[in-house]
Amino acid sequence: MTPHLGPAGGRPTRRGDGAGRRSGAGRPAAGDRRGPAPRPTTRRPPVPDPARRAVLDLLAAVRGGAFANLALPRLIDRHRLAGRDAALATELGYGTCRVLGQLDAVLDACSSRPLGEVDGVALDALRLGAYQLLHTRIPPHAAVSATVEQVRLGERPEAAGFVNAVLRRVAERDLTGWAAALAPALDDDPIGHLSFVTAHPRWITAALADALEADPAPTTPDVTDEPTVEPTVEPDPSADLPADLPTEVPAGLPTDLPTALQADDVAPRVHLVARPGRIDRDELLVQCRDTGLRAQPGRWSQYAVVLEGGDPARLPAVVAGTAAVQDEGSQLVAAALAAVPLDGPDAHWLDLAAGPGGKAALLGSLAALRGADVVAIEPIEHRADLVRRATAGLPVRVQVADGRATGLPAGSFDRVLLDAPCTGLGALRRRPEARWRRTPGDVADLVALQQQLLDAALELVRPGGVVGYVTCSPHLAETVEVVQAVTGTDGTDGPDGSAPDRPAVRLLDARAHLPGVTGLGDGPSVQLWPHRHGTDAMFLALLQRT
Ligand SMILES: C[S@@+](CC[C@H](N)C(=O)[O-])C[C@H]1O[C@@H](n2cnc3c(N)ncnc32)[C@H](O)[C@@H]1O
Repeated sequence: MTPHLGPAGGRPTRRGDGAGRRSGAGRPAAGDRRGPAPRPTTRRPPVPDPARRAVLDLLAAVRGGAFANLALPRLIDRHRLAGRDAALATELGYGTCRVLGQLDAVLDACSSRPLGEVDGVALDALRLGAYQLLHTRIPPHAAVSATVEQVRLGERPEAAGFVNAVLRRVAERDLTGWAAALAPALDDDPIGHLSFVTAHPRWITAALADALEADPAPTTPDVTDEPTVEPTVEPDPSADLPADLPTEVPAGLPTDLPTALQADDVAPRVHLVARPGRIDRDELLVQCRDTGLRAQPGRWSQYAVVLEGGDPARLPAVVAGTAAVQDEGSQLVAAALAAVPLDGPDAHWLDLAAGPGGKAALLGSLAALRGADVVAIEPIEHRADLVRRATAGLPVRVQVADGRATGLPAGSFDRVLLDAPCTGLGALRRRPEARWRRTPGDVADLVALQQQLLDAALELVRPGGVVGYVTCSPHLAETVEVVQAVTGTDGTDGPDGSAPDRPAVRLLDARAHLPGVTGLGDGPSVQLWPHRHGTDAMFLALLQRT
């Protein structure tokens, strides 16, 4: 648990988390006021407000370690929210979680006590109030009074005065004013500045900058490579830029770094996979239409359907398991592994880190069409159960094991997918609080595991067979550097040898197996991006054992 999510677990970091205080900043100057300060709260009886109550319960649950995307639907049910209330709780709940570090920096500047000493109930209310003040169009007096009323109705009513006083200070500036006061100057410290205005921890901003620099945006679109299907309905990430997002990026930084950061705040569309051999994509589109769901073909994956809204669980194909929710990027990398032409047998495939089973099910569908089978490894029993459910009816055998010690014979698989455990920095848009919970220390631990699992994958594939190394993270330490460490290739030079004492491999050009996908870098590995492709930031390297 990071200081940002802990109840009283230490003062939130400032500069180090992109939420720095500039010297001389803190108390707003008179000229910074953005309008009348909110009126003091009245003493009329507090009005129940189930949407904000649900958000406060969510923030408490997240402080306790819950995942917001799992906790909120349950709270919406428990508080019997529907329609506008459910939408308000979702916006305030997810929004607050996404920008926690930024809110904490502002609150810290406004509080008479260090935030680390403020109890959890008051802290949650402060964060909710500050979010409304800085990130919504809710009038300041309404944002403050509605939040303070919930404190008065809750288990710590005595905190209402403190919460009211701090929020009134927050309301003295808008987000632009607070950025001017607290964020490092763009020219002095562009990473720190962008971290504050886009509400990312500094280490994540720096990691994305490194990854984008290694995979620069193509300057001239390759029109001949345009996909034949209509583009998806992905929202334009530049349509709703944070107040202080610079239009000019300082020299030396990737030009699309601000939009890459901003894309983490855009809720993704639901992508469905029409599992090959089980349902045709056109048939799935017809089902969507018949069920009242607006949908269109995905932009990149031949199996993808993109929903414009609505509940995919209503679709008969999803109920039957012939279709499922799956990001287009996940579809692309699994399909790319299956598309590599192989000399020799092609009957046994392995998914070495399979839970919850999305890619195992796509591989299983493709394997069934080709008379092949799949072994799916997952060490966590309940996740192995999810794989069993996802792959029911497919030629997939699930085995509960650590991928580093499966007991399976060396060289016995023709294709191996290693969709490795990773930081998930490529799917921050799906997990509102994740950016504040992950730490740089997680990267080091995961990289060690990723390397060991990739070693195991290369042992298990036969000479001539292929391993797909996948992460849902663009962090270079988890992507090209893992490939480099394990194989002795650097992921950019194309085919070469392997590290001593390890099976010889050559890196294949993964781009060749994502036909029609534009906006890819120089290869041979592939990095997808939410802001370029509308997918999660999946990484794929294809390693052929020689
Ligand atoms: C990124 S997820 C895989 C997602 C999956 N491919 C899908 O599409 O649904 C990584 C999985 O690796 C599992 N895992 C963690 N440690 C592992 C290990 N030592 N060996 C094998 N799998 C492991 C995790 O439990 C998790 O289910």
